[in-house]
Amino acid sequence: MSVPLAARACMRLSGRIQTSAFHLGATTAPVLRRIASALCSSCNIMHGGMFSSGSAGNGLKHREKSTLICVEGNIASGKTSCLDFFSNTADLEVYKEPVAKWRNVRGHNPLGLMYQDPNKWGLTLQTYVQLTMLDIHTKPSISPVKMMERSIYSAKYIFVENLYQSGKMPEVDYAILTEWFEWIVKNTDTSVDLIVYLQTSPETCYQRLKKRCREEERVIPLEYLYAIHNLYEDWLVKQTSFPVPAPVLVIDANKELEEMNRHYEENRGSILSL
Ligand SMILES: Nc1ncnc2c1ncn2[C@@H]1O[C@H](COP(=O)(O)OP(=O)(O)O)[C@@H](O)[C@H]1O
Ligand SMILES: Nc1ccn([C@H]2C[C@H](O)[C@@H](COP(=O)(O)O)O2)c(=O)n1
Repeated sequence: MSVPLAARACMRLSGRIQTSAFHLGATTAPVLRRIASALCSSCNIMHGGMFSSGSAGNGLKHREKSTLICVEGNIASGKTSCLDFFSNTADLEVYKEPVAKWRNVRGHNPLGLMYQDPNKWGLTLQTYVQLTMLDIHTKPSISPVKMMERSIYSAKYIFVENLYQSGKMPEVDYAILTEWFEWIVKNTDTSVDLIVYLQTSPETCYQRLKKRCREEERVIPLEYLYAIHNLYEDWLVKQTSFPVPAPVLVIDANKELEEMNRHYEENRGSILSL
């Protein structure tokens, strides 16, 4: 019998919580409890709880909000390639990072400006990144599963944090972005169900960055990729810096593209929360 993807997502998700195949930290426990309490043990379909719900016509309330998977990782770690791999999957919507918008907003290039002068333009870029990320998080979904590249969380906990910690963002700019971020997270639905972290060495990213040759990124030194890498590791692996909004699946992404694609195919179920 064919089981709808959303229902299968519920079943596998519930199994995964029990088997705990993730790097889980104390901060994820409340999220897991909320997911677990939203699962109906008899029909394995998501009901109410943390999710918005509606009637499925059979008297049961089914989850309306899709499962959200965020693919995280350093610059040029292979996130877009990962999304490309899954882009033809039925019942899955894929949202790449809107880098084109960051490079051209009404004729301006905030990404380029930020790399030229981060002290001056860091706030400008990150305000816009936050808006575009919020837009993707809150986009109504027509599929049961939605996959997006990065998230509003990594924008704040990795990139804004890096600018601030490296002394390239004035305290007042950091305070304003923090106020915005906290308001958004409190007043809108930016919930995430699974984080897929593509773990790479900074050296691997540096090679891929050079190969990709994005004009604005020519100025990026290896040290910058180390800083981003360390922030990611503290957040998602050690789980010592900021709250982790969802369970984390860590994938070694240092391997060549063919091998990565093979890995994605073989682990399709766990990556897509099926
Ligand atoms: N596993 C891999 N092995 C070798 N090259 C890769 C791999 N994954 C991606 N690339 C290449 O590295 C560059 C950056 O990859 P991309 O998917 O755009 O990374 P991201 O979206 O994380 O910035 C691209 O040129 C891409 O073709
Ligand atoms: N909050 C963010 C998010 C991304 N960037 C930069 C980093 C890269 O130069 C570019 C796109 O990232 P990629 O998808 O290639 O990892 O945008 C940023 O500065 N702030």
